[in-house]
Formats: sequence, C-alpha cells, structure tokens
Amino acid sequence: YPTLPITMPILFSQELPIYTLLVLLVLPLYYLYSRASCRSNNPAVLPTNWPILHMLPSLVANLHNLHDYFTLVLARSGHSFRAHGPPGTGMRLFVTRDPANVRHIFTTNYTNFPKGAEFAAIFDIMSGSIFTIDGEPARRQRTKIKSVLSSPWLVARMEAGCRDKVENSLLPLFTHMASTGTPFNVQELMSRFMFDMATIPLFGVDPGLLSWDMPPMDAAVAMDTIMEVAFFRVMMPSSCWKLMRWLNIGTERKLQVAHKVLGEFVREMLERRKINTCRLGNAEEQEGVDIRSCFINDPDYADDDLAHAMIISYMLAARDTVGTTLTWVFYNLAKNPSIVSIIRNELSPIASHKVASGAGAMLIFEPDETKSLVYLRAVLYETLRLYPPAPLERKMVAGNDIMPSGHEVHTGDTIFISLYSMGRMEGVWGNDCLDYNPDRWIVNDGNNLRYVPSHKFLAFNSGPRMCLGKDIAIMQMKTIIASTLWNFDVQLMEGQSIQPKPSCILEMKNGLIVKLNKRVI
Ligand code: HEM
Repeated sequence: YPTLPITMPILFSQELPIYTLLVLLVLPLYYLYSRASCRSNNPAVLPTNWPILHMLPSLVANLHNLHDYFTLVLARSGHSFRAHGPPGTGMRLFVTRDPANVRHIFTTNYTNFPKGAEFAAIFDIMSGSIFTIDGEPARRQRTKIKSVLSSPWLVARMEAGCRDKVENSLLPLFTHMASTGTPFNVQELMSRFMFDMATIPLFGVDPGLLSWDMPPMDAAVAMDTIMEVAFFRVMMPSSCWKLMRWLNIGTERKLQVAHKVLGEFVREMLERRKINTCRLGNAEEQEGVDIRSCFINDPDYADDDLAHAMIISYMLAARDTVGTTLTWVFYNLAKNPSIVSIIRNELSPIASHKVASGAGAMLIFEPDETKSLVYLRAVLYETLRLYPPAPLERKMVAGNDIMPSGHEVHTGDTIFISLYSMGRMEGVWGNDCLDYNPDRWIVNDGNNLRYVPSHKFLAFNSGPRMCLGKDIAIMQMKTIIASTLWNFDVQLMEGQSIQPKPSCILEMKNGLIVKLNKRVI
C-alpha cells in the first residue's frame, strides 16, 4: 500500500504529554488483560473501576468480544449500566438494552439524542452524509434519499439486477464449487456479490468482483477496514485515536490507506460511468439513469466532498448489512436442516410452476415470487434478531434527562444501545432466546408474521431514522436464499471457530467455510 504524507495540522500539541502517558498506560494493561483472558475461561464480568483509568481497561480488554461482554454485563445489571474512563477524556458512557429506554431515545424524546459531532468525526469519510448528521439537514437528505430509493424505475432495476446476478454469476459459480467439491469462504463471496449489487445501481457500472477469477477486492477490503477502525474509535476516548491519527500510526495509518483506496475506486467508477452514459447518448445528467444521476442536477448536492461522502455511505449501507446477514443465514441454516426443509416446502408450490433454466438447469426464484413468503421472512428476522449487522448504536445526550429505567443521563454523555444484546433478552424473547427458531415469528397457523415493535427489534433502527433500504434488502436476501437452497445443500466445514469480528459490522472474524452439493430434485 502507498503511504500518505502527514497533512494534519498539530491540533493537540499542548496536550501531547497527557495523551502519550495515556497510551503508555493503556497498552501494557491491554497486554496483561489479553493474556489473562486468553488463559482464563472465566473473564471478569463487571467493568472494574481502576484508579486513574477507571473502567477503560475493562472495556479495552473485552474489545475482542465486546458484544457478548455487554450482553453478560447488561443481563446482570438490570439491562443498563454506566461506565466511565479517565478524567479529562470525556468518556462517560451509559450502556442499555432496555426497550423502554430505546423507545425514549429513538422516538419519544428523539431530538435530545442526536448522533452528535463526535460520531461525525469517527465516521469522517461519510462526513455531511445522512449517516453522520442530525436535525433539519438530516430530515431534508432523508426525504430526498427516500424518494430516490422508492422510485419505481429504481426498484424495478434493483429487482432485475439481483435476479440477473443470481442467474448469471452466483449460481454458475456455486455450480462450479459444487462440481469440484471446493470448500470456500461464503462470507467473502457474499461480500463480492453485494459489492457488485451496491455499485451497479449507483453508477450503472458492474465492477465484477463476483467472477470466476476472483479479482482483487481492494475497495471492499478498504470498506471492512473503515468499519473495524471505526469500532476502535467508538470505544476509545477520542483523544487516544486522534493522537494516533496525528502520529499516523496503528489503526489510523491503516485507515488513511483505506480512505485513499476508496477514493480511487469512486473516481474510477465515476470515470467509467461517464464513458458509459456518453455511449448511451450523453444521458449522464438525465435523472433515472442510475442513483448518481438523481443528485447531479440538485444544487443541494453540488459539493464534491458531499457527493463523495454520500457515495461511500450508500456503499456501506447497501453492501455490508446484507452481505453480513446472508452469511449468518447460511451458517444457521447449515446447522438446522429441518429449517431448510420448511423453506423448501414453502418454495415448492412456486417451483412446481417453473421450468428449470440457465446454467445446469437450475430454478431461479423471481423477487416477485418470494415477496409473500412468510416463513422465509421469519428466517431473516430470526437471523437479524440474533445477529444484527449493526450490533451497536451510539447516541449523544444533548440535555440532562431521566430514562424510563430511572437512570439520569447528563449533557455530553455517550449512550450505547446494544442491539446484539437486545435480541438475547429472556424478558422479550422467552427462555429459549438463545435458540435459532424462526417459528417464534409465526402466528395464525403459519399464515402471518408476528408483529414486534421496532423498539424491541431494533435491527432496522426505530423512530424517524428507520432504515430506508429495508424492502430492498429483504428482496435481495429472499432471492439469493431461495435460489441457493432450492439448488444446493450447504455443508459447514468442521473445526471452524465462529465468532464476530470486532467491527461496527457484525462480520465473522474468520469467515465461514462451506461446501456445496448440487441437489438432485
Ligand atoms: C439487512 C439489511 C439492512 C439492515 C439490517 C439495515 C439497518 C439499518 C440501521 C440500523 C440503520 C440506522 C443506522 C444509524 O443511523 O446508525 C439504517 C439506516 C439506513 N439504511 Fe439500512 N439496513 C439494511 C440495508 C439497507 C440497504 C440495502 C439500504 C439501501 C439500499 C439501506 C439504506 C439505509 C439508509 C439510507 C439509512 C439512513 C436512514 C437515516 O439515517 O435516516 N439499508 N439501516
């Protein structure tokens, strides 16, 4: 990778000795804690309140399994707890999974809990885009994006695009893997697939990551890096990562490189888009060509940096979430053959009216055909309950407030909402909350989906900032899962250690290695 010159002005020179001391203290403690937790099967449960550093060492020591750690602590602390870091760092955390608090934060008193300036700094590559802003600017951007994502031409194009990619790229590749008996990393394949699926409607260009020769996927890896480094930034006092950025070391150095790689990718796509649209009769600036065309003539989005931030935001929203969820779906289905049988039974009436077509005479399920399938949707919701792709939400407190749980929060506090932990609450989901069981979503003899309010099932967020891509995501996931499961059996390779990666996206740390067998129907 190329290295970047240091262009940051010296912002923290007066405080430098304090930050240096902090890093020097934290690193040895992190080392000791990591060693201790590797040796012990019984890691510390509650954050220890150390002198000077307070609870920072406990958080740092548990970064590698933070979601399970939060789940444990939240279960033992009545669903909410406080944590604080060293004095002067501004690290005052309130961590919760209490649905009543969630409703208060996301809906009832929503304006008092913005994302805030710190969040925008953490996700600086998306600065100015909907993911990092609050208030009226966010409302305006949301209205625009909502109208684009729900426009019939785009929905039709995304449905057709997904179906074509499944037929012409995914199933032929799966057939090849099955016929050669090659084990492969399905997480990487889903990441390639969704990278293409996100890029095509955005620029009208297919980067072709999902192809037989498995081309380099630098931009996709750069996106993973951004989410991993953001996770570190989210959990650290901001002075710590800002010092590392200033020194251009460690994760911050990796991040600079990732930003550069993504910048180059966006520039290349915009160039290729220009060539394509010129070929189509100079339609580059006509609305309805692709998502990008809907913003080109709008003066609100004339700024190049904002356009760049919005492109990256869209790529992260549309690729990471769906690709990650699909990997967890395949993992859980491979472990539960009886659930796979129920899905196939639900697909049977549709399949009986179809004629196999395409490579290896396989059945493809159209997005329209799977729309009404209740059990398949229950499988998706059950996966999103236990493995929400965005496992942790972060909010700021704008003014002093009292939570429904009785906890006081103060101006400037940071709130973490553990979605991962919310899906594992006995009080909401029952004693079998840790079991993967899509039936919990089914009511009325299998004909309807159980309604669970979004402040209890937060995977797509709640309140005025709900996800704008939910329908598109469900359509894509149903098309991919139906077509894969009808044509193939998915087999997990033995001996894998399945655990989430420390990242803002709940990817698997070591990927997921599977083997496919072509079904004889
Ligand atoms: C399994 C799939 C998905 C899940 C679980 C999901 C989840 C979420 C969550 C939790 C948020 C709130 C993020 C935050 O503000 O911190 C969000 C926002 C958003 N999502 Fe999704 N998402 C998914 C797929 C998609 C797709 C495919 C698109 C686009 C095609 C999309 C577009 C958006 C947009 C534009 C927002 C911003 C809404 C706002 O801030 O007002 N999402 N999503």
